[in-house]
Amino acid sequence: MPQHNARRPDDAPIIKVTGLRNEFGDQVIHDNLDLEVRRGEILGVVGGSGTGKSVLMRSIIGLQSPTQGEVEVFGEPTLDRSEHDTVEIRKRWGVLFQGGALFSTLTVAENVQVPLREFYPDLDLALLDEIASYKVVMTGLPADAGPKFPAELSGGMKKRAGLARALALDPELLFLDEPTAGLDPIGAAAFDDLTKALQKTLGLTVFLITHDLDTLYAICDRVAVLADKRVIAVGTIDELLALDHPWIQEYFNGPRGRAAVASQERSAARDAAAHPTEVTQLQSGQRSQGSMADDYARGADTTDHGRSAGVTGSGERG
Ligand SMILES: Nc1ncnc2c1ncn2[C@@H]1O[C@H](COP(=O)(O)OP(=O)(O)OP(=O)(O)O)[C@@H](O)[C@H]1O
Repeated sequence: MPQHNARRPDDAPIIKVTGLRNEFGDQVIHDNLDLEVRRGEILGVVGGSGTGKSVLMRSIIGLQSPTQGEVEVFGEPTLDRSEHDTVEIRKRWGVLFQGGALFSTLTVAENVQVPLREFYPDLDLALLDEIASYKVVMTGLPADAGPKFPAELSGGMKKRAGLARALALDPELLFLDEPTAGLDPIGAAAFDDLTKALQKTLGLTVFLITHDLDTLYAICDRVAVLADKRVIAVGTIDELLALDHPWIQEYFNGPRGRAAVASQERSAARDAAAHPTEVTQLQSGQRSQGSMADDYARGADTTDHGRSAGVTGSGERG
């Protein structure tokens, strides 16, 4: 597995986007967009439909060539460089695309092995199998999910399989594009728990595109808001709420935003009542990595977390 570069100071941004411009024909998507992502945080990225959240992610990971601007990841520029030049950078991130993007003709285990085979072609089959099994269980899938094909999985299991593939190379940085879209509230809450557990136990930084207010409240350290072709604000939800931008106010203070807050408050109260010892340990930082890892290895599908199930009206979110 890769040895990660320890030369950079911890407070240097893990992603730095400066002056980004993207356009398709005469449609300008981003203009002079700046964004910094801090090491170890879960940064939620929100914005109206079509504001360019996915295009931003694709620009950062090199799948979209911007017309102007600079992108640095791990302190290294990523634009206008060959695939060969960026291979060491690309090994250090994992991506879960919208919808999972699993190869339908490969099993779950084979999907997880794709990045391993790409970047480490000399790994022997036994080791590939072992790593894939570990990642499958790590994301809360049953151990027998490995030989299954994507068509045999539920929507939530597909997301977990996509996440297992994104984690195949032990990345430092994880990109998640609408990971809870289409999941029922319980499955979505479980996926949030898993993401948070991965951040805590593996020290991951997460760039998380979402429309899901519950996710923002439950697990994001900061939120970046895309509007007017750029990032108009980045901060905690409380910091964003102090701004009087109409989209921000409508988004966080509208009925769905208020329901998400109420849901989080119910969830926190229930957790405190049900697990007073665990809550005390978490608050004082005493919970061991092992027990947290065990939690997500068991899968968190039984956790409700009081999500605002009724808010969407359909029971599905996203
Ligand atoms: N390859 C492309 N060619 C032309 N237009 C594109 C391309 N990719 C994206 N766009 C356009 O760029 C705009 C932003 O798309 P993007 O997918 O980033 O939006 P988004 O904010 O992620 O939206 P949503 O929340 O609906 O997923 C859209 O108008 C889209 O049609």
